[in-house]
Amino acid sequence: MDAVRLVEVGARDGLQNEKLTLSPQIRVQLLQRLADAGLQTLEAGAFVSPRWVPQMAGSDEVFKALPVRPGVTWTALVPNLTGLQAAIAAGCQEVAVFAAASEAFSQKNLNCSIEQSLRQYQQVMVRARDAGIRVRGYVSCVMGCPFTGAVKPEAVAAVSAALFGMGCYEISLGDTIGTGTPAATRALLAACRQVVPVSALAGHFHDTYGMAIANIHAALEADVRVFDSSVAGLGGCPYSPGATGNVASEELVYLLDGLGVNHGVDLGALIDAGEFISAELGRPTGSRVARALLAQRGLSAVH
Ligand SMILES: CC(C)(COP(=O)([O-])OP(=O)([O-])OC[C@H]1O[C@@H](n2cnc3c(N)ncnc32)[C@H](O)[C@@H]1OP(=O)([O-])[O-])[C@@H](O)C(=O)NCCC(=O)NCCSC(=O)C[C@@](C)(O)CC(=O)[O-]
Repeated sequence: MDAVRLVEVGARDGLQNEKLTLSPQIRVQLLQRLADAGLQTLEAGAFVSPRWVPQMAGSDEVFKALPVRPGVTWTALVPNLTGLQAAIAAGCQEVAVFAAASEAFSQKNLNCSIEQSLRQYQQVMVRARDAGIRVRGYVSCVMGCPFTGAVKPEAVAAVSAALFGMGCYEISLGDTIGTGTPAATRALLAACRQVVPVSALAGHFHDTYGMAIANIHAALEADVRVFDSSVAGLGGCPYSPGATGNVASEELVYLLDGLGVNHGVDLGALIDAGEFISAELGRPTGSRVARALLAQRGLSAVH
């Protein structure tokens, strides 16, 4: 099977939903540890309103402190031109825009309709192209909306096609509330690959119902080769009540190792980065793989 690229979203999607707001310095330390573990695409922050998501305040400081590392891309979320200008000023090289396949979620998350968000993103694309910045696109609520329930694959395909058509190089399909199953994942991908090449689709699965790894496996079988994940299973979404974190990066790496798929990440170093950030947050890791392997490390230290 072809290699898989991991997009590490713990420092953004993860930390944006933690009760404790961590300083830019701690966020930089986390990102450096994750890059040391071999991750090459890392979401480092979000240029969104600090009134809406206070945990991401200081993203400019994070970007300014991050060193240029060959092969590593630090990326940021931007909701509009204001966010893009701030990202450019902070030296950001790649950004992601985020739309939704549910009207209700778009209103709660962006304070505008899907169509209005897409119009704003057209402007973002033009400005980003002029500045030589690559843009990734997210679609939220691809398998369900926290406010209105089921979402049809066709609705997701329409928003994906719009973002891809305006120049996003990749479309990340977000199962924001984690209700997806492997069958729903297959149906979703069948609809989306009709309008976006599968090589430009990524999976972004929250693990609220414990289905994330099963959904990733279904997506791998459908030829998707890019997956988003959060170290220690950090995260959720501030506008998605009850949603838990993304699939833990440790679980994703363990799955890929088991399948013999190349990914370039050192599981031991990843677990250490997860331990670092869990200690900073004052809570245990959300990764079952990390818990199991840490317990084994403890045992081998005793023997
Ligand atoms: C889009 C807005 C700003 C609209 O929010 P709004 O209140 O409608 O904004 P506005 O245009 O009316 O402006 C109000 C104030 O916000 C300022 N403002 C305007 N834009 C910005 C900006 N970019 N950064 C900082 N400040 C900004 C603007 O300058 C103004 O300041 P004032 O004049 O009052 O002092 C707001 O709704 C927002 O920030 N939303 C972001 C919400 C968010 O970050 N959600 C989480 C990320 S999405 C996610 O997690 C899902 C994903 C991607 O992971 C995939 C999945 O799992 O589904």
